[in-house]
Amino acid sequence: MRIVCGPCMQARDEDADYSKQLDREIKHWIRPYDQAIKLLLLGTGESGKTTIIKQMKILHVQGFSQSERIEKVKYIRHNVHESIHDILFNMAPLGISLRNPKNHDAYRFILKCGPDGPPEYNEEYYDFVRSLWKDSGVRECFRRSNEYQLIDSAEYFLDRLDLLQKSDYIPSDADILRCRQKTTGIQKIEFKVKVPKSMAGGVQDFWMFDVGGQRGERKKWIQVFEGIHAIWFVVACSDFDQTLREDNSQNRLKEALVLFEDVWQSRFLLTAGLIVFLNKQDLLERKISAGRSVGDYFPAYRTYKPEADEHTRTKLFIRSMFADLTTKKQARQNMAASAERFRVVEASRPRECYFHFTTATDTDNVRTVFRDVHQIILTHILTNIGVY
Ligand SMILES: Nc1nc2c(ncn2[C@@H]2O[C@H](COP(=O)(O)OP(=O)(O)OP(=O)(O)O)[C@@H](O)[C@H]2O)c(=O)[nH]1
Ligand SMILES: [Mg+2]
Repeated sequence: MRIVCGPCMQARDEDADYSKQLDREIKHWIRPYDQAIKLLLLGTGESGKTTIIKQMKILHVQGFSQSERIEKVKYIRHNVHESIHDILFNMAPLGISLRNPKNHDAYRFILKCGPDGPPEYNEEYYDFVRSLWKDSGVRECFRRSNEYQLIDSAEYFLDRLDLLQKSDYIPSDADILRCRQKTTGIQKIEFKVKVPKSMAGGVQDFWMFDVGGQRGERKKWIQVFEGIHAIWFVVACSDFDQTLREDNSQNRLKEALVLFEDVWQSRFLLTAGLIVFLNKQDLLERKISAGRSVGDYFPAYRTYKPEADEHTRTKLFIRSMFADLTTKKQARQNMAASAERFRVVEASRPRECYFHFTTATDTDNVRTVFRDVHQIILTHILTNIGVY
């Protein structure tokens, strides 16, 4: 009996020892990453990168202080002005006129202020804006805003003039998430997140970098590529019928596809995990319900097969366009010898790209997505260092 069982017991003891050793190794491997997992948000202008940073502040830091909220008031009021100004400015070029003749003074006043805003955001100013926003000519021009440049939060703020006008107005989280300020340069946020017990437990540091997405900003990106563990590539799916703010001859979604392919193939980012946030699902759904079709801009949609409602079909179609780029034969195979070491990694492990449908202004949605993504990033890091 002892003779038979001896080797088995020994094997079990060895298994247990090996398992303990593996646990220790995993913890050892994870520890350096506990100190800082570096994430980089990339994507075209207005795709929602900074909005995700704001959500991390709400979810994982202490949210916004009273003084930070007060600081935002001037930007929100400026968002009101740029919204109404840009709508009115585009009425004549689109051949749309005011329906209520009493609004002519207000119209002239707002345009005279120029894009920077009025000398003072006083009662008269808000009365003008309120009256114009009720004008059905102004609404018609607003509905055609894909034909010119208008911030996504125009309707949100113009619907809340009574609140924003108050002298003691303090922006809510929702207002701050909607506030639009273009990013220039590189910003960083640090936060800690609990690691699931199944993945070694403890607390982990994240450094998240935000960059500006407009063309002029992208040359700065390379400065933060070093040591990045995962890229979050943000796409505004509702952009399919809009052109770039910085180049009105280029479709925004086509620009996102070109940029994504550059990022996917960048030899500087080959070891970084890639997670695509197919963002602005709320706005996409609204556009589809209003009768817009991605097929008018991407004819391949007309023969796209899945049987589903239009919003589902559209979001799956957009995802398929990005996914197809990840399976395309890699241009980097022709790259110089300096890329040689990356190819070895690639050949031994096929590279994965993960997709999530998101609405970055919705905190619950971002909380859920972050949970999944955290798991993916940890697995990716462990895979890359050969633990899994
Ligand atoms: N409705 C809606 N609005 C969104 C969503 N994501 C972002 N926005 C809004 O879109 C606008 C642009 O978002 P930002 O986060 O500033 O975009 P960005 O990618 O940082 O833009 P750059 O700094 O120019 O690169 C803001 O007004 C956001 O509130 C979304 O999912 N739904
Ligand atoms: Mg930004």
